[in-house]
Formats: sequence, C-alpha cells, structure tokens
Amino acid sequence: MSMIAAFYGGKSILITGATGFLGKVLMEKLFRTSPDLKVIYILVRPKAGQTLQQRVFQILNSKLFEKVKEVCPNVHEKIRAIYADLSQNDFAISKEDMQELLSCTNIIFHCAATVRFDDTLRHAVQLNVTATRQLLLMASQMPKLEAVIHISTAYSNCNLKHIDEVIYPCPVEPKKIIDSLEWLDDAIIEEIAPKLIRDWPNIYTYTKALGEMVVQQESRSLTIAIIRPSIVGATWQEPFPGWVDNINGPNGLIIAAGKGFLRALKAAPKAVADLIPVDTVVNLMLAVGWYTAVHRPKSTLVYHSTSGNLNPCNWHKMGVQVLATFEKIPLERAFRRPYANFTSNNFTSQYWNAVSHQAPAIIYDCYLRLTGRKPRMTKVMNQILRTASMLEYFLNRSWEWSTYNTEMLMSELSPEDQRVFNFDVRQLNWLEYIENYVLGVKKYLLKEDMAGIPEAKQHLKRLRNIHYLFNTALFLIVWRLLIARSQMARNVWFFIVSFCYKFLSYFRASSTLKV
Ligand SMILES: CCCCCCCCCCCCCCCCCCCCCCCCCCCC(=O)SCCNC(=O)CCNC(=O)[C@H](O)C(C)(C)COP(=O)(O)OP(=O)(O)OC[C@H]1O[C@@H](n2cnc3c(N)ncnc32)[C@H](O)[C@@H]1OP(=O)(O)O
Ligand SMILES: NC(=O)C1=CN([C@@H]2O[C@H](COP(=O)(O)OP(=O)(O)OC[C@H]3O[C@@H](n4cnc5c(N)ncnc54)[C@H](OP(=O)(O)O)[C@@H]3O)[C@@H](O)[C@H]2O)C=CC1
Repeated sequence: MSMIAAFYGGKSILITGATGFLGKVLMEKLFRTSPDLKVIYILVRPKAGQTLQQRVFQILNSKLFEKVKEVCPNVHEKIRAIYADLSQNDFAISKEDMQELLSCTNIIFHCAATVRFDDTLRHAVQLNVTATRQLLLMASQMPKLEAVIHISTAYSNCNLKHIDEVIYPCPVEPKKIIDSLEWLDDAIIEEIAPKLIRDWPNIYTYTKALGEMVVQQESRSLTIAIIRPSIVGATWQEPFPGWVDNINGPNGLIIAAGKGFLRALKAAPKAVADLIPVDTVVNLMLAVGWYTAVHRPKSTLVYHSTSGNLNPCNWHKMGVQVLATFEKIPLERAFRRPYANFTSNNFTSQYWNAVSHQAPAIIYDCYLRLTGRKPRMTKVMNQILRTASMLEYFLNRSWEWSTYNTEMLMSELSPEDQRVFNFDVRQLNWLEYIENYVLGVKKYLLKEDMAGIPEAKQHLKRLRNIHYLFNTALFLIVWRLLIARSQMARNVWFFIVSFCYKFLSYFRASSTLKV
C-alpha cells in the first residue's frame, strides 16, 4: 500500500491554479491515487464567458480525466469550486466560503501565478507576491492545516549560475515593493521596473523570487515547502504519455517548428535543455506534501524538480529528435518543411531570421494579396519571433541546480511509493519522451487526427518540390542578371558551357566507338 496515497485519504485539499497546466495534472493524480480523499477545494475565476461550473465540467470531461472516472466515479462531488480572484483583496472569496476553507483545509498546493514574461510589474507582484502573502495569512488561521506546498520556478534565481536548494534574499524587500505599488502610478512603476529587476531577465522570474522571500518571512507558524520546477513539459507516463494543453514554453516553439514557421533559433546547441515532465513535478509535489506534513521539518525546505544534473539533454539533441519525429508524424498544412538551425551567433541568427523567416513571410503575403486574400503571415511570423526572442535567454545558458533535498526525499520513500510517485528523472529516456511529446502536441494541443498523416506527408512532398522549383528559378534569375552585367560572370558561364559541351562530345564519341 502506498503511504503517500493513504496519507491523502480523507483529506481536504486546497489548490490554487487548478485550472492551469500543473494544477490539472495534480488534481488528476490526486483523484486517481487517493479516490477516498474528502474534498478538493479549487479557487477559480470565471473566464472566457464560462462560469466556474462550466470550467470544472470541461476539465473533468477532458481526456486527461478519463482514467479518474473509472477509479473515482463520484469525482464531481469531491471537487468544490470556490469563486476567487487572486488579484483582489481577500481573493474576493465570500464570507461563507472563506469560513469553510479556514476551518476544513488540511493541505494547500499553491500553483496559481502569472507566468507571462512580459506582464506588468503591478500585476505580476499582485499575483506572484501579494497573493502568496495573503494565502499564507489565510493559512495561519487554519487550525487543521498540516502543510503548504508553494510552487516556484527553478529560474527564480537565474541570475546565479549555481543554485542550491535554499531561499536567496532579493535586493529589495517584497514588503517595500508591495507598499510602494499602492501609491505609485502605472507609468512610474513601468519606468522603475528595469531598475528593480536588475540582472533578472524578466518580471516573471523576479516576482517569483520575491514570492519565495515572502514564503520565508511568513513561514514562522506554518509548515511550508517550496518546489522549483525547471521547464515543465508534457507528461512522461501518467495518465498517458505526451499530454499537454497549453502553448507556453517549448510547446509553442515545437508547433512553430512543425508547421515550418520557425526554422532557426538563437540557442546554444550544447546548453542544457532542462525540461521536466509535468507528471514528475506532480509526483514530487505529492511526496513533498506527505513528507512535510508527517515529518514537519524545522525549516522551509526547497526541492528542485530539474533534470540537468541527473539526466542532462542539450538543445541540439532535443532539436534533432523533434525534427526526426516530424519526419514520421508531420503536422497538417505546414507552411514550409520543418528544418532548423541552432546558432548562438548574433550575425548568423539575424541572417537566418531574414532569409528563413521574414523573406518567406513577405513573399507569401504578396501571394495572398495577389490572389485577393488578406495578408497575415508577416504578423504571425513577427509574433513567433517575438516569443522566440523572449525565450532566448533560457536557450543560451546552462544552470546547475543541486538536488540534495529531492534525492533525500527519494530515499525516504518506500519501494511502492517510489513506483507510484516516481520523480526519479534518471529513468527518463529522452528520445522516447520527446517523440511522445511531439505526438502529444499534435494530438492533444492541435487536435489533429492521425488519419491525416499520409495527406500531411504528401503536402510536405509538394512543399519540397515548390522549394526546389523556387530555388532553381531564383538561381537562374540571379545568374541571368549577373551575366548581363559582369564580364567575369560571362567568362565563368562560357567556361562552364564549353566544358560541358566538350565532356558531352567526348562521351558521345566514346560510346559511338564502342558500337
Ligand atoms: C545545431 C543543429 C541543431 C539542429 C536541429 C535544430 C532543430 C530545431 C528545431 C526547433 C524545434 C524546437 C525544439 C524545442 C524548442 C524548445 C524551446 C523551449 C524554450 C523554453 C524556454 C522556457 C523558459 C522557461 C523559463 C521559466 C519557466 C517557467 O517558470 S514558467 C512558464 C513559462 N512561461 C511561458 O512560457 C510564458 C511565455 N509567454 C509569454 O510570456 C507571452 O505569451 C509572450 C510574451 C511570449 C507573448 O505575449 P503577447 O502578448 O505578444 O502574445 P499572447 O497574447 O500571449 O499570444 C499571442 C499569440 O502568440 C501565441 N503564443 C503565445 N505564447 C507562445 C509560445 N510560447 N510559442 C508560440 N506561440 C505563442 C498565442 O497563442 C497567441 O496566438 P493567437 O491567439 O493565435 O494570436
Ligand atoms: N509551466 C512551466 O514551465 C513552469 C511553471 N512553474 C510554476 O508552476 C505554477 C503553475 O504553472 P502553470 O500551470 O504552467 O501555469 P498556467 O498559466 O497554466 O496556470 C496558472 C494558473 O493560475 C491561475 N490564475 C492566474 N491568475 C489568477 C487570478 N487572478 N485568480 C485566480 N487564479 C489565477 C490560472 O487561472 P485561469 O485558468 O483562470 O487563468 C491558472 O489556473 C506557477 O506557479 C508557475 O510559476 C514553474 C516552472 C515552470
């Protein structure tokens, strides 16, 4: 019997960010392995015209939850969606709901955050810092609370090269920033933001670092742990391989590469691609929840959920495998054949951008215009290049994350728990994982039918022919222009033609002799 699964039995669990990528996989695993848990409270806001109930209904009826319904048929009764907006005071939770949360919650998983790299400082602080503080204040009023698990990111200290499982202080106190945002207007905040974030690459990583400091400051009366995942990718094994449902991080770039939009990336081929499967992160979260509640460590422990120091893979290997998978299982209606280049050189990168990205987009838009349609490719391309440039910082560096606490926890688990809540990334076969990942992007994210693969392959063949035709025509035009303008080009041309003529004459003469 799994000790961890048994631990969550009968528990009331509060999850923030349950509608997000990580939150959904966490709920799924909890229901599947501990169907006898009492209730999962989720803090949800209405979104995109959907009520809370519609949002929950959609999640529970998704492919991800198919297995859950077999082991926990009454899953609908065990999930309680509470209206909440984490950017509001007291999260805008009603008095009755707040009372229920305060009196019943046993475990908290705090996943909610804004993960946008370019969010405003005000909003990012509200979500990633102030909301964390407010949640911990709530937590300190929960008599039955056993543990709080805060999800941060391995990149919260990406201004350092070697990162230990400790909380690093930030140059400015989070409280000072929270206070000053109350009276500064938005224009001034945006002006001081670059000075505040110093050597952090973006507001997201900076505010996540502030969030950790808040955890440390508010942890006195609480039992808290912090988990720092690196780049969270599709599922490795559970509930099935390759599940993914948003375009953050690698996902959008994989689509852009598969559709032939993105054919070059400014990335150091040898830099470590520190991806971590989402189910691995979730297994660690559940194990940490159990360990923190049962062993109540004296200080706040930090756990790295990273792959680089245990089972490293680099961008070159990853890129090659992504392309190899697209050969076998291409995406539908590609713009160009998937092909790409990783370069860390500025000049080469700009060259590839102009030749491989911008020029084809402009040509295609001209074609759309000529055929009476609205041009759109340049816009799409600029969006992709903007995204790629935002991720560049992470593609051109490697970090060393120590994993002492994570490994210690692994050794504390029973063999059964090590199997059911496996977070040992050493067992991950990258080639197999990436293939399933790419397949998952096609199936679950783009919702493409596997029956369309032969047609997609045909389409790629047509694109290859167009490519050859285009290159030949381009070569002939350039050559013709050169010949018209340069004596040297004419000489080379006559040399080649006379050489070919002589070669053919010799060949014809020798074959006539044989007859
Ligand atoms: C040497 C030889 C090599 C040979 C082989 C080479 C082969 C290469 C093949 C290439 C194959 C690629 C392989 C994989 C590459 C993997 C790269 C992975 C990089 C990952 C780095 C991640 C670092 C993460 C660090 C921290 C991790 C975390 O803690 S948290 C989560 C990370 N957060 C995010 O990812 C959020 C990032 N997104 C944003 O901040 C914003 O979306 C934005 C700023 C990027 C854009 O904002 P904007 O307002 O302009 O747009 P938005 O409204 O959001 O969207 C507009 C449209 O753009 C689409 N979109 C959004 N994000 C992406 C994306 N990531 N990729 C693609 N497209 C994206 C979005 O859907 C919108 O589309 P429409 O709705 O159609 O308008
Ligand atoms: N994905 C990754 O690569 C990594 C993620 N992390 C961390 O993991 C955690 C989860 O990330 P992930 O699941 O990928 O992110 P998502 O963007 O998928 O999910 C974010 C969640 O936060 C919720 N949320 C945001 N704003 C509010 C708000 N004002 N009120 C209520 N809820 C809100 C979202 O709700 P809604 O659905 O309504 O928008 C959503 O449920 C984050 O803390 C992130 O920093 C760390 C490292 C890497």
